[in-house]
Amino acid sequence: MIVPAKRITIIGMGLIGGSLGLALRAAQGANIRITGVDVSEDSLNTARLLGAADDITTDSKAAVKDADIVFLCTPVLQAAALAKEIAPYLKQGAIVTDTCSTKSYLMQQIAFLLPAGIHYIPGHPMAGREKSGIEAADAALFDNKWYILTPKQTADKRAVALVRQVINLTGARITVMEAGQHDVCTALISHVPHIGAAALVNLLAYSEDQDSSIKLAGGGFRDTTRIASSNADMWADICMTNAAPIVDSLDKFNQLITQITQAIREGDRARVHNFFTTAKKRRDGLLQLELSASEQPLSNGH
Ligand SMILES: NC(=O)C1=CN([C@@H]2O[C@H](COP(=O)(O)OP(=O)(O)OC[C@H]3O[C@@H](n4cnc5c(N)ncnc54)[C@H](O)[C@@H]3O)[C@@H](O)[C@H]2O)C=CC1
Ligand SMILES: O=C(O)C(=O)Cc1ccc(O)cc1
Repeated sequence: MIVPAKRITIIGMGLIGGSLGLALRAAQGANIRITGVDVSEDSLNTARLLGAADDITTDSKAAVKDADIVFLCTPVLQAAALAKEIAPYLKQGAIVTDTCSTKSYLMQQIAFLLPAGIHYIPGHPMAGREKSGIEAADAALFDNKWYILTPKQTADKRAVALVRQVINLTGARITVMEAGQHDVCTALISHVPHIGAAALVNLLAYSEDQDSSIKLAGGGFRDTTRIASSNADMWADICMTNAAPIVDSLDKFNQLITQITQAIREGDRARVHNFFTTAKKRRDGLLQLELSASEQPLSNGH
């Protein structure tokens, strides 16, 4: 399908921005013109070499002047600052969207920045990896993954439809959610697991025999800590912009850790056994759900 958005500007040509550029290019060929923006000239040169952007520049203001759609693909706090910077340079009818991992904060920040006639349609691909930068970009990153949109109820319907059309080109599955619900869900299934993985790795610092511990670390340690290799800049911003849902989930996580600590300390095998049985049942059930999820819509019907 040929989309009516001809000029797309991607600000932040890293893992997500680069993957988006590659996916759109693969789907649309020469029908669209992609302008890539980044603070890193090396990243921009690589982006053009890979085919993720036609034009490249470090000047975000100039890059958005003719854009039909602008994707903000930087860490959250940078995206908020960029929205402010580019606002006066956007053309009438332009759409601003983003790929950031937290939504309520950005919506509050951006709501009053954009002039009338310019539409903000927030987005978040539930696709990624622990590597960052354009070198890790992949045209198939979004394939069959959820891509969440959190537009306000009052958002322009044609703008939402156009963003959907463009996202569809990446092979992602689109779902629409309220921003607060998005932030609570992602705190539980993404943000707290990333904090947990980082904590497990940092736990090694307490080891009296670090070298042997690291040497012995097997598949289990690798599996549970892969995402601890993620970008610190990005994760610091996520924690700063989704604090209440993250703290709420962390409090509950701490309760669970306290409970299992007590049970082990007291030698209560039945309680310890129950802790693992409950988790195994849930996890095995999740795998079953995942198998059928590719056929099922989310509970909100999207
Ligand atoms: N890494 C992941 O797995 C996922 C990340 N996200 C979100 O997408 C966004 C981008 O993440 P990644 O692509 O992983 O990060 P990344 O670190 O790979 O890329 C970010 C790019 O933005 C550039 N940048 C930073 N500040 C800038 C500025 N002021 N102006 C222009 N360029 C600037 C950086 O130089 C870098 O090339 C983040 O908000 C993140 O929360 C969403 C889904 C998955
Ligand atoms: O590497 C992984 O498995 C991830 O979970 C990547 C990821 C990171 C941040 C997001 O907002 C969404 C996905």
